[in-house]
Amino acid sequence: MYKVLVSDPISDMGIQLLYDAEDVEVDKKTGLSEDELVAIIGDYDALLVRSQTRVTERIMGAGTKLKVIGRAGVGVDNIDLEAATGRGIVVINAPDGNTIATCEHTFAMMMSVARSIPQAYKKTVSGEWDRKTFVGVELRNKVLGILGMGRIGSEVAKRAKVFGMEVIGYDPFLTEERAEKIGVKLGSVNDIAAKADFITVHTPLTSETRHLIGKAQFDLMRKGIRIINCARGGIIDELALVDAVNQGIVAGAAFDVFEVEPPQADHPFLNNPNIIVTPHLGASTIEAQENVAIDVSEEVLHILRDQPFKNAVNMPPVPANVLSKLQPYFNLGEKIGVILGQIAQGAVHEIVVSYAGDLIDVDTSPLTRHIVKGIFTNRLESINIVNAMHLAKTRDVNIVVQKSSTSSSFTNLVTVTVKTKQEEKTLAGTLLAGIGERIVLIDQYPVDFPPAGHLLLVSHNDKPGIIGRVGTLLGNNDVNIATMQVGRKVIGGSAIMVLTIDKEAPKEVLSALESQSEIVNVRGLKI
Ligand SMILES: NC(=O)c1ccc[n+]([C@@H]2O[C@H](COP(=O)([O-])OP(=O)(O)OC[C@H]3O[C@@H](n4cnc5c(N)ncnc54)[C@H](O)[C@@H]3O)[C@@H](O)[C@H]2O)c1
Ligand SMILES: O=C(O)[C@H](O)COP(=O)(O)O
Repeated sequence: MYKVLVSDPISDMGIQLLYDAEDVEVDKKTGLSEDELVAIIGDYDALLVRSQTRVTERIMGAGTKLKVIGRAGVGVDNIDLEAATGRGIVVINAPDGNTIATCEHTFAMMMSVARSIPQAYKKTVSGEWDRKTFVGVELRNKVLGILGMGRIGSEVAKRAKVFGMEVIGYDPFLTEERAEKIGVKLGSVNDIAAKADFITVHTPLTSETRHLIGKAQFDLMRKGIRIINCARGGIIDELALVDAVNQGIVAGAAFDVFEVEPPQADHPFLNNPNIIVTPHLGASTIEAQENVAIDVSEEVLHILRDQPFKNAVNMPPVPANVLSKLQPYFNLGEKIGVILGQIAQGAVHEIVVSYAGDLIDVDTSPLTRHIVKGIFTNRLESINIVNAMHLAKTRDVNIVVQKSSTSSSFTNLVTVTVKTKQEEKTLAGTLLAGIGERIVLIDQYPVDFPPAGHLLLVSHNDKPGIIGRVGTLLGNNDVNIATMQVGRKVIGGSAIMVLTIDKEAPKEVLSALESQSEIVNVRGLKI
């Protein structure tokens, strides 16, 4: 039974999938402190959060069973991603479900700040009928600058066009073609600062976007500009904004997010008549909350059940077409790795992976992750496909990936060489239609066996009688041989024998085999 802890208010309707799953038990405990979470997290396989719970390294350290952290929303700045990756915990988010809600909230804020709706409401309900103070501005024919033209920024741009606004966008990853397609001109941050009547930000908060708009930009702005932030506190320098409002450069600002949430009672936004605020409500619609909770529940189930998933934040995304092509090879790659990890003696310093045939046209990095995971499976505790590359890197293992278009006798071939100080070991495997996984090369020896169960690899000199001696010795020790393969390059030269056996051969049996004349070494493997 998998245990899932929901530590923020997440839509019950959205996580119904988890409540309904027979192999999942859900606990909802919101508003816990870090200490309280540390005390209980050890029981859970998955943690579901929104933006309130700060998922720290300490919490993850105590979460010894934790396999996945699901963020029902976009921003993952409340989760220590590096710590999660290091511990092999998958972090997933729900990037699409709240796009429209946040875009619509941005528009609500833009219109509210254009027409002073919250201020007018406040006066009206207090009994004042003031029709002079609140003369607003129209959006039509105004210039809207959008910083961050991703999902939300693009939706805001579309709506702004319908309102008759001219849109200038800034996003280092936005191509001119795409900008043209959505009818947006491209400009730099400073261009936008100088030309815009309204600016809205829709980037994540990163070291590059922190204070993307600060004093230098406010100094460039035209008097009467209006500023909206429904992305993350800190993208706009809060103190510089207050100064710009007080100097009359900024006529109004609308903020849904703060550098520190919730803001202190004396925060300068809270008593400024030209700054309107909401308490991080961008994603707070019934629809968005259901969407993100459904998305995240589906992904959590996939991860807990070892099924493919798509929205991992701490792993590169794998497009569906690439996943469908590579997935059949994941097991093969991992088994090649597991065998190599057991036969290569010493500390690994380089792994060379070569892909040939069908595999050269796709991004094979997800498969490489499975191979690296396999190699270190019996060497490093809690390695998985999330932290495999990270752990290899922290151990100074150089990973080289090659692709070869030269035709071999196989339609696909994965060849892996593991290099240690002592030796180099190579294994190649393929997927044969209708047959399945086969190992077809060990070092320079052609072989053909399925990578499964207990194996014995016997390196020996190709001399008459050896196969019989090995068979007799194993038989005398009650080790039954299921299949046997011999690979050699030349008659009488060095050779390899691969035996699949029904149970693990005891150590004494391996030593007895190794002491036989013409046998160089014997390795027992479990796959
Ligand atoms: N207020 C809320 O409740 C709420 C709800 C949803 C999302 N958000 C915030 O909104 C942000 C945007 O969400 P999204 O779904 O559109 O994300 P997204 O990833 O689709 O878009 C972010 C865009 O920012 C761009 N970007 C990154 N660095 C940049 C930089 N230095 N300068 C300019 N652009 C840069 C990226 O290229 C990307 O196109 C999220 O990061 C999240 O923090 C807030
Ligand atoms: O990044 C997000 O998805 C938004 O900031 C929403 O956060 P919330 O789930 O805490 O409302």
